[in-house]
Amino acid sequence: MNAEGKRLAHIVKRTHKRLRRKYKEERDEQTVWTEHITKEEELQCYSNSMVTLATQHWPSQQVMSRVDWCYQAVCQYYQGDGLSQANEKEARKMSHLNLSPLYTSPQRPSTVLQVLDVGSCYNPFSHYPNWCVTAIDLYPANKSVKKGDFLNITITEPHNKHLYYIDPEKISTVTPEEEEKIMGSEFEDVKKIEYKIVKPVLPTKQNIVSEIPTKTEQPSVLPTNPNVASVLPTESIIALEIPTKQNIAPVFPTKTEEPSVLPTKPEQPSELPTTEEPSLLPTKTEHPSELPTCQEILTLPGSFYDVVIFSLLLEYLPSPGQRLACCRKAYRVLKPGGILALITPDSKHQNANAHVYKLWKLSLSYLGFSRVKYQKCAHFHGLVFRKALCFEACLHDAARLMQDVKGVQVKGKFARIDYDKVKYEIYIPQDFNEDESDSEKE
Ligand SMILES: C[S@@+](CC[C@H](N)C(=O)[O-])C[C@H]1O[C@@H](n2cnc3c(N)ncnc32)[C@H](O)[C@@H]1O
Repeated sequence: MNAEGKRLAHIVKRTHKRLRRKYKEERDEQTVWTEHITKEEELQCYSNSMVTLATQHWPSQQVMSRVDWCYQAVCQYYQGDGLSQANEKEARKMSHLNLSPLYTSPQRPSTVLQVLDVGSCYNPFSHYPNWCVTAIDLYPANKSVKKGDFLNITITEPHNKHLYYIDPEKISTVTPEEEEKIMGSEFEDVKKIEYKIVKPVLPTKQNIVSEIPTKTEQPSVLPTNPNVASVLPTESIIALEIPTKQNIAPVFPTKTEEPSVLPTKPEQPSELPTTEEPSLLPTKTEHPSELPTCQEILTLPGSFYDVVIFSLLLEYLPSPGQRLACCRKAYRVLKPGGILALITPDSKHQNANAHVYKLWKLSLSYLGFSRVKYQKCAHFHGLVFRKALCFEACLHDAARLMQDVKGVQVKGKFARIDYDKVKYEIYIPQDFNEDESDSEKE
């Protein structure tokens, strides 16, 4: 990389490093984050540096870029045999453990893929055909990206959602506000509740029908085993109502089609269901006559996306708890069987930080994800996790992994990992060896 590239990379890494240092000093992730996201100048400088670095300095030197890797991994899952293999593997696991699914096996989406790119910066995935990308960032580098803080975005759940993974004797049905509190950053509460598989009452035909506005034929997919947590039929309804690339195009313009100004909310196609679209707000409304240059996204629909992408996102977040909170949000916006593609920078050899990524698998299993792909490329690790159909099977995996990890002789530099916290946090190598680390090279 030339001197200019190195300078830009330094700006990016310096931002991450400062945030981590502040968090280590202050231990209050909320305050550190709130302060950070109000520093417009710093965010702008980061955004400009990142887009120039990624578009003008990285591609020339990389064998396989992180963007290509994600695209290929998603194609392999949805167009290749990844989805059917994952379905079969999970079915075998459930049969072995004598468990039943919470959700029916997903089919290949027949329309465009709904993709959520979090921390998108400049929308590097916008040009792929048949992808309808919702790109969000703290500080968008162009107008096709919506402004939004994923940590603070509200997820609108499909109605009649139950928190099936919380002990029902303590919390059986929760309102979205309560769920936000439980699933938010208050890890103490979650710890006290403890993850337990619960057996909520299977919805009766009556209550299902009354809660579903249309398409009452859906309940046919409900499992018959009364010990199994309910399949929530709204998931299937959402799948049937996915907007097509055509009707959504004005809201999510591609690079070439990008209009000079983004349409405001009333211009959205009427067929988009209001509860299932990201809610948008103009950022600067002081001058109503001027159209906003960028829109702010405040809510995202639950169980809506086929793919969520975190490309170089988690390293930005200073605390291990915030990283897990993002993964938990990804779980909530994904359809059952949908995938979370993670790219994390690391130019070291494959095993240098292997222990850390083993812990990712563990933490994500506790959230209900199962890993479908892992690859170490020259400058990054690429990981794909899927929102599993059977939550309990993931907990079995997690318990097994926890035993493995506890037995491992941990290297000195990772000695500070507190295993009791692993399921509530996501570590990165820089959490342990900040000064010596150069793993963020790309
Ligand atoms: C290293 S850049 C990655 C950009 C792009 N994904 C790529 O692969 O080139 C990380 C981006 O994540 C964004 N980001 C960090 N935390 C975020 C959050 N909570 N919500 C939305 N965006 C976030 C930052 O603003 C930054 O643009």
